[in-house]
Amino acid sequence: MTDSTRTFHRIAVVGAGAWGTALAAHLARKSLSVALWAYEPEVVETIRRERENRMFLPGIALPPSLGATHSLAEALKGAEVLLFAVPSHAARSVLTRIHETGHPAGPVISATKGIEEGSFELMSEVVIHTWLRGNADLLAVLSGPSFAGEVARELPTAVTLAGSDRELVRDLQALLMTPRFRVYGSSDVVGVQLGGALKNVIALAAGVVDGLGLGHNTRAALITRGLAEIIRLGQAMGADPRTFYGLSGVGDLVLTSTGPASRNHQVGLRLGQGERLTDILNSMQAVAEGVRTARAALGLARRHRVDMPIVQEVCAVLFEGKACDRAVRDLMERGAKEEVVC
Ligand SMILES: NC(=O)c1ccc[n+]([C@@H]2O[C@H](COP(=O)([O-])OP(=O)(O)OC[C@H]3O[C@@H](n4cnc5c(N)ncnc54)[C@H](O)[C@@H]3O)[C@@H](O)[C@H]2O)c1
Ligand SMILES: O=P(O)(O)OC[C@H](O)CO
Repeated sequence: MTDSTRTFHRIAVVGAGAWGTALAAHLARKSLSVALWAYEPEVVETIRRERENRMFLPGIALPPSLGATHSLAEALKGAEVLLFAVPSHAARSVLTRIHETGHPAGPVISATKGIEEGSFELMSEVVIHTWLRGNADLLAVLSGPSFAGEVARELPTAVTLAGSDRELVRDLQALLMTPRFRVYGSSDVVGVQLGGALKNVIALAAGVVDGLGLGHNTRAALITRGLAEIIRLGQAMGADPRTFYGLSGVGDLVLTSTGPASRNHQVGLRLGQGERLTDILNSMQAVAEGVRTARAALGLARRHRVDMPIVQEVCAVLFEGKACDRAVRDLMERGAKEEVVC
């Protein structure tokens, strides 16, 4: 490891939802030159005209050094780092378009928390197989308890950044860190991503429990047994089990399962209160990654022969119309067993 830290000056942030916008604002406040790519032209317009992303991060004044564009080539021009914050369902198509710009592959921070439907690939795999053409050392993944609105309001937040190249992780930590945004390094790329993706599924279940009015005992049990499921799958996929006790594991699981600001928790809450999934999703502009990730998680559980009863019940509620109270009862009436976490 060398002592000299590489510094970056120009960053492209791809994805102008709440999280991409909050991170772009965060970097721009550090006096970096930031170009934010938005999928919707109207988002670009309002950022340019009103210095606000009314659609996805209302109420946050965006710094003048934050530029917005609908052109990927323009966002990437001169960029030394790409920060990727597009929801998982659109990640592959946007990364393919990035590849087509001809911009040379360089350091990437993936801030997306999800697993690709169908392929069951983690976001790191999607990035590495598309834009990076196999060069895994250029990638770092960012995860941990971090509601976009709180980061945008500069409330103290701590997250984890994982990558296979320790020097790159160190350089990117320096890029991201401020006295209000603390970034811990890790080499567990799989564990950090699995924690960030799977907590969304458990947060959905926690919302259901709250929507049913089942109380704190139930929710604590769900979070704890949810963590056991996450660790089991993580171990089967080669993650370090200790990662799940950190910020990207239990930290984000607790935040999302108990924080009313969580979109995943909100979806679960409304399901538990009797609304239909399609009506809930049609009423939301924001993405609740846990819905798609639930299916992918179940696919991975089957592939790796791991028992994930909570994930299974979440899928039954989401996709088979199973009644929420019936799902809770079926979880509670499983046979007696030893409490094994990992
Ligand atoms: N919001 C948060 O607090 C937060 C925090 C940490 C991580 N994340 C993760 O960041 C990722 C992005 O979430 P978000 O909260 O910024 O989004 P969001 O829910 O606020 O907004 C939806 C985003 O999806 C984009 N989009 C929709 N369809 C698209 C398409 N076909 N192609 C490209 N883009 C499309 C929209 O432009 C918009 O940027 C997710 O994986 C999420 O889990 C979010
Ligand atoms: O609002 P959610 O449920 O997508 O969660 C946002 C972040 O992932 C919390 O760390």
